[in-house]
Amino acid sequence: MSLNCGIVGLPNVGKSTIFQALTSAPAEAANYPFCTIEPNVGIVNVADWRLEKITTLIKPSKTIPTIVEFVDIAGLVKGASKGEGLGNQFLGHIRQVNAIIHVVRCFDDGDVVHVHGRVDPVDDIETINIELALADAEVVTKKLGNLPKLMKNQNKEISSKAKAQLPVLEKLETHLTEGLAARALELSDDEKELVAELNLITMKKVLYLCNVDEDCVDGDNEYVTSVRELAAKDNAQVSVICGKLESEIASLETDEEKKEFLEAAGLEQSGLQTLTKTAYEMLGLRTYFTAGEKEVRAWTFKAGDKAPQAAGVIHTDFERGFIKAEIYHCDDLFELGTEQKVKEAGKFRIEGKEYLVKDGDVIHFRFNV
Ligand SMILES: Nc1ncnc2c1ncn2[C@@H]1O[C@H](COP(=O)(O)OP(=O)(O)OP(=O)(O)O)[C@@H](O)[C@H]1O
Ligand SMILES: [Mg+2]
Repeated sequence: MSLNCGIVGLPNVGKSTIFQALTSAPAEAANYPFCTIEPNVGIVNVADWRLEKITTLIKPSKTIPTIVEFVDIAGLVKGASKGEGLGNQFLGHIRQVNAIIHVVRCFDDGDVVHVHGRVDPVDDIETINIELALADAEVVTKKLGNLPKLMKNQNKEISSKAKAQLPVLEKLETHLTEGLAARALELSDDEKELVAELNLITMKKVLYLCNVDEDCVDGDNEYVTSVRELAAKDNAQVSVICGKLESEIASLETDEEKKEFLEAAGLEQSGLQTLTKTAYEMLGLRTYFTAGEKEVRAWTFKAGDKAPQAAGVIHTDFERGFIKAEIYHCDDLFELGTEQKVKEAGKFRIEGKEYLVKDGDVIHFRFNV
């Protein structure tokens, strides 16, 4: 499934540093603004203790985790929505991602250039958010300009949709022009559906990722506190990470070395695992498993998917020729120890086309093509 999270923010705040540590993909990170121009794409395995536990119980020849995609995007500056600093191009890259990780500089370091010459996370976030909102306002205004023609269209479906869109777009235009995010405007699900085609940047889910000093990873500094206050009003989530530390850990060769390093830094696990998990959840992704002697594997599906759609993740034939699914939950396996015992306990169920797949289901699909 190709849903992804874009890493955005002002220039030189640590986006590529974090991306690189996450994905081990090459991305140039350096102490100067606009180091990144073309987006870097990287795939990250999603760590899942359930997959490990199923593996220890079933002992397959191989285990395959599920993945999530990250895109490291160039820094935005004030005026980006007017084309400043290649703004249009970079905003286009952000419009294409499914959710946003907004990296915010929350570390003091006189050697690392800040484009505004001072560390001020709230001001930084607002600078970016205004540009994103103005870019969306432009899209909405353009659509509003096309509406009168669409409303007169011979095709009833087209004209009635345009009529329904009008009041929603007008509300959005006023809101966005004030520099406010679309996700902060109260809209019904139907209204959201009506404007989904516009793919508004500020409608996407956002995580403010505070990039802090090495000594602040286990407690908020005052910068982080100010970001949390803003996020509460802004319908966004907050996480904390130290990009510098994570890139040092990522550069170590063995797991043993990484563990020692983490312990020395007083951390339980790398912030990257948590970040990947958060990204996965922001994208509305869930996991089911297939388990056999040859292979135990985690698969990604979307919250709300029914059995045939979830089957389609493995292969389109599985969806097309779906007959039924044999399902139990991984918790049953953890409780009873073997699939045989799960069967004996009557926890193996046969489900049909209408079954809503649950996170943690272990599934064997029956299909016919
Ligand atoms: N937590 C941190 N503490 C101190 N320095 C950091 C931290 N995180 C990143 N840096 C440093 O900040 C500088 C900029 O990092 P990076 O190139 O990742 O930024 P960027 O946001 O990708 O920039 P650009 O927009 O130019 O692509 C690098 O020198 C990096 O080592
Ligand atoms: Mg960069």
